[in-house]
Amino acid sequence: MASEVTVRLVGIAKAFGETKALKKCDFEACAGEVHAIVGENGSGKSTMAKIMSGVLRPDTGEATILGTTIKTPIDAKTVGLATIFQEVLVAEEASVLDNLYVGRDGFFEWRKSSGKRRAEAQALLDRLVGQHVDLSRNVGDFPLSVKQWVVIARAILKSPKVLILDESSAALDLDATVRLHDEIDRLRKAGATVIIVTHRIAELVRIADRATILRDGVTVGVLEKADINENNLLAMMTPADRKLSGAAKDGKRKTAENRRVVLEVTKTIAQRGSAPFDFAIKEGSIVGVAGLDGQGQDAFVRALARIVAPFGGDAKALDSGRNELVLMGGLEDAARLGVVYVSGDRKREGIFPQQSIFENLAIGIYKKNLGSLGIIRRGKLKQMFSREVDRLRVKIGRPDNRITSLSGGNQQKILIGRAFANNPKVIILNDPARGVDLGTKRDLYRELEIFAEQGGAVIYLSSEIEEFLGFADRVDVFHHGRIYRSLEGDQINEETILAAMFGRSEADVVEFTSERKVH
Ligand SMILES: Nc1ncnc2c1ncn2[C@@H]1O[C@H](COP(=O)(O)OP(=O)(O)OP(=O)(O)O)[C@@H](O)[C@H]1O
Repeated sequence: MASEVTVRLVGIAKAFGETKALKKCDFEACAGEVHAIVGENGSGKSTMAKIMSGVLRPDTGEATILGTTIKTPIDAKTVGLATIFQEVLVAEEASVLDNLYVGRDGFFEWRKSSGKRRAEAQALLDRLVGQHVDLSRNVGDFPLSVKQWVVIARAILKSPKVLILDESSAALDLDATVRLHDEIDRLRKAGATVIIVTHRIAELVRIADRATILRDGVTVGVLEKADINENNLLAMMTPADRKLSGAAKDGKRKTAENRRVVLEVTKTIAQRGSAPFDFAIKEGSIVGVAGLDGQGQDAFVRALARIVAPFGGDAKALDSGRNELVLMGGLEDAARLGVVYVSGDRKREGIFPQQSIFENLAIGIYKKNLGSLGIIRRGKLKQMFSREVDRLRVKIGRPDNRITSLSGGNQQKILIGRAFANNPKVIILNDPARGVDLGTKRDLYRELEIFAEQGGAVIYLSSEIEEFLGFADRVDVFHHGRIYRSLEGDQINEETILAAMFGRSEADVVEFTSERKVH
């Protein structure tokens, strides 16, 4: 590539105690390019981003940005690097405007008049959020999605020469992702280097000019734009001795005749003020749940799992012993009837941060493994633990380490393992593949297909349309708080799902559909 190299990592190694997060990492990115860093969960991507940002010092090797060696966060800031980390860090009690300019007390910052800074911030934030945001209101008054945009806007307002986005789109819905991509494009055209860490294949294909692949802390290669596709990425990311699941999502799953309904709700109201609707799922089915942000689908699946109280309607689940549907009141009923929930928002409603990896996986099945004197059969739990860790290829150190010592994606795998370990009948997953690597996503679809083949039922909410294709038997699309369309068979394609998400009929084509298509 002819442009100037702006970011260079040479021979980087970094260990945390016994864990060698990076062993031999080399990396180069240029001005005016979007460069992706790709690798399995725990392969060292965030560690790399932290070294570039000066947050971590490498044990060996050197990181230079625009010719300057980076040793501290101040070095990185001075050369014009901004990083958006996964955590949403905002001061809830301060105004949006103050949050956008927090930490910007350098002399040059204040040369701009406050009027100009406000106007700049207003234009950017309105563009990102997709609607007008009152900058004088406290950040705490806004939903999480706006807080996330504040964090992103804060970095962009610095007009960075190098911008690092570490999984910043993981929680964004489709509409929001398109707006973020437009902004990334603007920066690239202005000559900035944009480095993205992502597991979203559609995102990589759409916006990355090049991709560097990490495997187990070692740089294994760089792909040019034309070669960035799922197969190439998987082949490079995955160690040769590890077998990937066969063609997952082949859509050929057979389902038994005379299947029983395992979960149903009638006259349910997903969002205050919206119309009631019914929902049912049978044994052996995989039902996808889709919708743009805030259309009620998230509240719906959480209410279905009894994580929150529903606004209306009764839920019934199959009691296998009695072979009839019985009322499912609260969480305890759900657990007894084998209805389990996996959240993609692991920090808010998933992990127990003070507990070990082992306890986080085994929680919930302790009771089932009590011996005659109430003593936990630890041997049995250990067996289950090893089985789930192997099955989902979780990269762990010692099982009694705290769960927070794991990389983000590996924490998510522990939550998925916990759901399977409970021997459920119905698994409700709320965007479970957030931050999970490509290979594991495939394995997860395969495991869920096997679960359905054996008679289980799967309800799978995703913010990525690609996840449903060749996988779900039905996709219920939410719009304005209710199921707007239930799509089956050939209707499960990108265009039709997208049209329904925008509240349009099948015949309508959504404007940016062709642009978003995976090439
Ligand atoms: N502060 C830390 N203490 C101990 N181990 C750590 C720490 N930070 C990272 N690690 C370990 O280093 C390895 C690399 O982690 P890193 O977060 O860089 O991976 P990643 O590729 O970003 O993963 P993911 O895709 O899941 O976010 C992992 O095994 C992780 O458990």
